[in-house]
Amino acid sequence: MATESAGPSSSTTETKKDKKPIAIITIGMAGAGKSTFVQRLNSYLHSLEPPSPPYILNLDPAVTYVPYEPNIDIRDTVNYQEVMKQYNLGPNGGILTALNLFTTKFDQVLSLVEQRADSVDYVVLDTPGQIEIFTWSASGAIITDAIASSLPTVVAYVIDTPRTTAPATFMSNMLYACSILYKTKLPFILVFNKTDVQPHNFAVEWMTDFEEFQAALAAHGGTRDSEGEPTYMNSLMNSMSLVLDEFYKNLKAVGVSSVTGDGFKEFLEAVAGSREEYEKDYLPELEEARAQREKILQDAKDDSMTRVLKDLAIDREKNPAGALADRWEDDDEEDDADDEGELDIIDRSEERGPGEYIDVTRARRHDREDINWPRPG
Ligand SMILES: Nc1nc2c(ncn2[C@@H]2O[C@H](COP(=O)(O)OP(=O)(O)OP(=O)(O)O)[C@@H](O)[C@H]2O)c(=O)[nH]1
Repeated sequence: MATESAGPSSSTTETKKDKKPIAIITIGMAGAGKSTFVQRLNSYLHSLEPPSPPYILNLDPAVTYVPYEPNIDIRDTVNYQEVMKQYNLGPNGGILTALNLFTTKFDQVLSLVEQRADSVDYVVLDTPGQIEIFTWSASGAIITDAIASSLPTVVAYVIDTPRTTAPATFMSNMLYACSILYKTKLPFILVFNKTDVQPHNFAVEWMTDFEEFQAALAAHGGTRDSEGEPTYMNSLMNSMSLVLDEFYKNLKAVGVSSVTGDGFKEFLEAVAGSREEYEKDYLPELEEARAQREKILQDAKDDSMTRVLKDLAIDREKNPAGALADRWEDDDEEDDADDEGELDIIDRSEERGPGEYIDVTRARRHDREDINWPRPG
C-alpha cells in the first residue's frame, strides 16, 4: 500500500505528550468485516508518515484467526473451549462467560493501556462477532465505560454495505446502531464497509434525503396489500424512518473498503472530529456522573465509619480488655501485598506467551492459587 501522509490525528497535529490516545471500539454484526477492518486500520496507521502503530485489543475469545497481531488478546487470558466445558455452556454462553471472566481483570488491561498512552495515538478494540454479547452484556458495558472513562473514545459501527441495500435491512441496521448510540452515548461513526463491492452513496442519500428513502421504500415489493392500501410494515417503516432522521443528525458516516484501504483517511478524519465531540459532550457528563458516584460512596463510607466508631466505643466501654486484641494479623498484610503484584493479562508486545492460558479448569481446582476466578453470575 502506498505510504500516506500523516492523518489528521497523527503525530503531526497531535503532540503525543499532551494528547491522550483515542480508543476506537469496533462493533458490528457477524461477518460485517470488523477483524478485516481492524487489520486494514492497523496497516494504514503503520503506513502513515511518521508511522502511528495502534495498540490493539482482541476481545473475541472464540475467533480462531485474527488477521492482525493484537497487543492484548483475550484468548491469552481465558480459554473459551475450557470455559464451555467447565461450565457446561453452549457457544454463546461460553463467549459471554469468557468475556465476564476477562472483565474481572480489566483493571490490568487498563493499566497496560495507560502505560502506552504516551507512545500511541490509537487504541483499537475488536469485539466478539455476536454483536449482542458485547453491546447488551454487563461486561460489554463495563469495558466500554472503563475505556471511555480513561481515554477519549469513539464507537466505529461496521456495516456490511452490500447486504444493506434493501430499505428494510438498512433500517433495521440503523435502528440497531441507534440503540447502541443511545446506550453508550459515545461519539459514533457509521462505517460502511466493503465499498469495493457496493459503493455506499445510496446509504448517504437515504440518510440525508428523507424523500429518497421513502421512494426506495415505496419501490420495494410488499408495501401495499391486495386492496392497494399501505401494509402495516410499510406504515411502520415510514414512521420509523422519520425517527431515524433525527438520529442521523448525530452521526458521522464514512465508506471504506477494508480490502483496498479506500476511505481510511476519511475515517481517521471522522475519528479526529469525534475526539472534540467526546471532550465537549461526553466528558462533562462523565465527570458529573463520577462526582455524583464518589459523593454517594463517600457518604456511605462516612456513615459506616460513624456507625463502626459508635459500636466500637460501646464495645470498649463494656469490654476494656478486649480492645487490646484489636490488631491486624501480620500475615494478612503480606497476603494483600502479594495480591497486588499478581498480573494475569499478557501484553504480547512485551512478553510473548503462546500457550500461557489461564486454565480455568485448574484455577477452579486451586492448582494455581494466584488466580481465583469468580463463578459466572
Ligand atoms: N470485498 C470485501 N470483503 C470484505 C471486506 N471486509 C471484510 N471482507 C470479507 O468479509 C468477510 C468477513 O470479514 P471478517 O473481518 O471476518 O468479519 P467480522 O465482522 O470480524 O466477522 P466475525 O468474526 O464473525 O465477527 C471475510 O470474508 C472478509 O474477507 C471489504 O472491505 N471488502
